[in-house]
Amino acid sequence: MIEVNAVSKDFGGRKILRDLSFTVPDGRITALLGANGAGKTTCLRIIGGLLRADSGDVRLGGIDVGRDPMAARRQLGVVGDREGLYERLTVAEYLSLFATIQGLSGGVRDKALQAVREELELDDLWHRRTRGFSQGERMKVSLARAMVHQPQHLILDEPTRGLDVLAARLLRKTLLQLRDRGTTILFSSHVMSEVSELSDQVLVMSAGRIVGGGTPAELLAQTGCGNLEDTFVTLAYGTAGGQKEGAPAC
Ligand SMILES: Nc1ncnc2c1ncn2[C@@H]1O[C@H](COP(=O)(O)OP(=O)(O)OP(=O)(O)O)[C@@H](O)[C@H]1O
Repeated sequence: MIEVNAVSKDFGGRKILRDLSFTVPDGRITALLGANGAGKTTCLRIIGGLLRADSGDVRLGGIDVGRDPMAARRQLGVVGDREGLYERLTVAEYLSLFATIQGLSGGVRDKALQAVREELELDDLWHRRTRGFSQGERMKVSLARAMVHQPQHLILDEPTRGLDVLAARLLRKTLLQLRDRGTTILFSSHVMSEVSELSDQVLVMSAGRIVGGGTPAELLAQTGCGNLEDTFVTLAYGTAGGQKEGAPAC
């Protein structure tokens, strides 16, 4: 379970996250939605231990990310807004390095590497250096790095951006398989079809706060909208289909 408790973050005096609280349940896929600049990446970076909150705390499986970042990291895989590949290393070398950093060795590490190689169809890329990789290739390697130590929690920042149809489909299939194995998944997205297909729970952020949350069906019922896009627009912007603020949305 991922618990975000009263997290706030300012940048240069601007309030980006405002007393943000939510829970991501185990074995479920949760989508984090919000307009550009709502604070999704900032929130995911804080959960991933890449950025410190000004106040509040984040717990992964009960471990406080701020107090025990190393223990938290072992429970977490991150696919960030930058892939962070090492361009001189082959895919095999890169993934082996990260598996080792996560404490895997010997036969256990070999098995883990083989598993992500098969699962993400990496055969053709395995012995290539990552320099010059396409967006889809970079994303696959980044996802493999996040998954290789089989973490309980996986967070992904707009994981399908720039992916072609087949690569996006492989990613969705992988996330659903991981969910069915019990992984706790939180991802941000602007693509409503993918959110509908993947999500057990949706969280909507606006100006650094959660303004709506629940299953897609619960959100539709809450807003009275007929589809997820109108529901999102209603919650995130206060209107749907360009209606004036305050008007009944759907
Ligand atoms: N390091 C930083 N320094 C200053 N401002 C920042 C920094 N990181 C983010 N911001 C600002 O915080 C706000 C939220 O940014 P964030 O990237 O979290 O939004 P987002 O919801 O992920 O947006 P998008 O959908 O466009 O990716 C933006 O106004 C952004 O300019």
